[in-house]
Amino acid sequence: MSTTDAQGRVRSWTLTPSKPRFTPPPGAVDAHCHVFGPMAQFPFSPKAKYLPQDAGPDALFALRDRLGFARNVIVQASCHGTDNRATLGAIALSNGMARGVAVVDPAISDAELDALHAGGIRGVRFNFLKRLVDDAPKDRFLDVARRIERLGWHVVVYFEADILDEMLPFLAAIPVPIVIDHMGRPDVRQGPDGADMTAFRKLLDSRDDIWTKVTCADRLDPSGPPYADFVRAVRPLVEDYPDRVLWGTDWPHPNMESVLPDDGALVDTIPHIAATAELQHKLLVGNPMRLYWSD
Ligand SMILES: O=C(O)/C=C(\CC(=O)C(=O)O)C(=O)O
Repeated sequence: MSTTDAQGRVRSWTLTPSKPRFTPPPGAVDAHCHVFGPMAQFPFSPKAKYLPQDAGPDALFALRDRLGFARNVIVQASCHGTDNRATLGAIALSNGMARGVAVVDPAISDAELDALHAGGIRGVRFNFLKRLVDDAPKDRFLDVARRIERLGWHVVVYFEADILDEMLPFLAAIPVPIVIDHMGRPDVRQGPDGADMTAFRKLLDSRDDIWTKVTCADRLDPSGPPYADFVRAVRPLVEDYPDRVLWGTDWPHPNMESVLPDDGALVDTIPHIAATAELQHKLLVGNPMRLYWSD
């Protein structure tokens, strides 16, 4: 269960997950995680839909070491709006072992984009979850996508399965590589050949530069560890698209209210969705390094 402090700030994570049985390969990247604050230094957005307790870089890097990972990709969380200073601050403290994905105001200047690049940002995130953001202007997002092409960046898109159809023209118009968060949140209980996974595979087949994060067993599979439905639905995806998948913890698990995810148990799903050393290396090292540390 999440807990709430006297200021109404929520905590939905643990600093002491179980030690995973699975040992990630050397150089493994946690390619989806966030930092919150510290609020005194990096205040949350006035438009934030949740107010978390501090989960700063020290805690993130301690988790990384505890789980046996080497690097992080820090994704700007909606509670920080378009102020990327918390993400940039964490990257700056990582000794080159973190890179990031920003959320930007579409009116951002080219000089500001250059500054984000210098700070370790390699992509922008477009969030379409109504419970997290007030608006998601597709035309302005497309303009941003065109403007980041020169930097060699990609876009990360977050939406849920019920709007996949209406997302298709927008996704087709994006001129840079696309990473879909959490596979567009399919209902994994439908299995690997269910309607959600079938529609998602169709999207992956429409372009060879659409990647996805095979993440968030904790959000997608209410049955809990060992996340049998998630494993059954996701393993064939990893096998069929081995060069376009990424994995991450999603720590500090924003908005997980009823269950406090155990990051050790999440890491232990990896050998079940990527059963060979070769698939594990692509998922955890080769693919994220290609996308985030190609320079
Ligand atoms: O961490 C995630 O990927 C998922 C989130 C939070 C989020 O995306 C955000 O705050 O920007 C969610 O479903 O609440």
